[in-house]
Amino acid sequence: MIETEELTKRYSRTTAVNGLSFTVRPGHVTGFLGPNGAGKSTTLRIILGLSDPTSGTATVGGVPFRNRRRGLRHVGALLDAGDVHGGRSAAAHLTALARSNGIPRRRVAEVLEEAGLAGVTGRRIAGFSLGMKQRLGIAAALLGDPPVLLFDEPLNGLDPEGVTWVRGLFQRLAAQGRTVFVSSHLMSEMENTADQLVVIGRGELIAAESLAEFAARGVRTAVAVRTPDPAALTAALAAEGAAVRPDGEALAVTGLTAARIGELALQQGVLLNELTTRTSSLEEAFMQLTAGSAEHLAGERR
Ligand SMILES: Nc1ncnc2c1ncn2[C@@H]1O[C@H](COP(=O)(O)OP(=O)(O)OP(=O)(O)O)[C@@H](O)[C@H]1O
Repeated sequence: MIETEELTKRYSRTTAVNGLSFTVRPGHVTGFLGPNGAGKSTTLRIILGLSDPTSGTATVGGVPFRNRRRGLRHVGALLDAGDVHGGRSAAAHLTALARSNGIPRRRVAEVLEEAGLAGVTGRRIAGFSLGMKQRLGIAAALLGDPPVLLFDEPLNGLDPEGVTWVRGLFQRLAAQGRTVFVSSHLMSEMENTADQLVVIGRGELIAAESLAEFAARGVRTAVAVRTPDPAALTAALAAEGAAVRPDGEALAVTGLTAARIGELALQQGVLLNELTTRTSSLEEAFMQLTAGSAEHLAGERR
């Protein structure tokens, strides 16, 4: 279990994280989602004890992680796949990590196999693609067989086969009762990866709930209608209390079912070329809830 309580991190001119409280539970893959600059990496670094909060607390299993000896046995993390010594081989890199964390050496071969790197154990990391480095970073996170795992943008650079592998791995780790916390700035990446979400924007909590609950926030059913006589149809629909707005060449109608719109059109003698019910997606819920919180839209220093 990971818990943050009123976590705040200020840099000289920027508040990266602002009063953030959330809980990440074992047995789930929890997506940590927010637009660029939302404060995800900063939060992960504080959870891992790599950075101190300005105020508030972050604990793993009830204890600040910094206080743990032999850290990799408690928490496995992938923060920056490029942050490895390029001159070493994959096996040498993991062996050094195992030694400094009191982890049996046999784990090196096991995690290299699990990460699909068994064929390249002796190759220098400098020659690895970004996807291979991501796999190596994931192997390192698994090395200590930890109950808690954190991954910062782990799908970056992976090909479709790699993405499928990572998703399966995360689900297996969660099914074993581990806490799996995965950051991304893309809802589309989380949709088939996580079952719980912590969503932040501008360093503040926007939502902490299941994917299904989050999706339900964005469900707005609109009906797309195409007609050669939009003015007459708009008047008839508005008279019944519907909200009508132009949407390209169509009208987007909310507040009436497609069936009722069809009836009204018939009564008015208005021809319809299209009548389609559209339900908004998870991606739309994310865009709506984080609108304005993307860093490039902020326009001002926090
Ligand atoms: N060491 C630092 N000094 C000053 N400002 C920082 C520092 N680290 C992060 N920031 C700022 O804090 C804010 C949050 O950054 P952070 O990297 O945590 O966001 P993020 O959600 O991980 O973004 P991304 O998806 O782009 O990686 C940003 O405005 C960033 O510029």
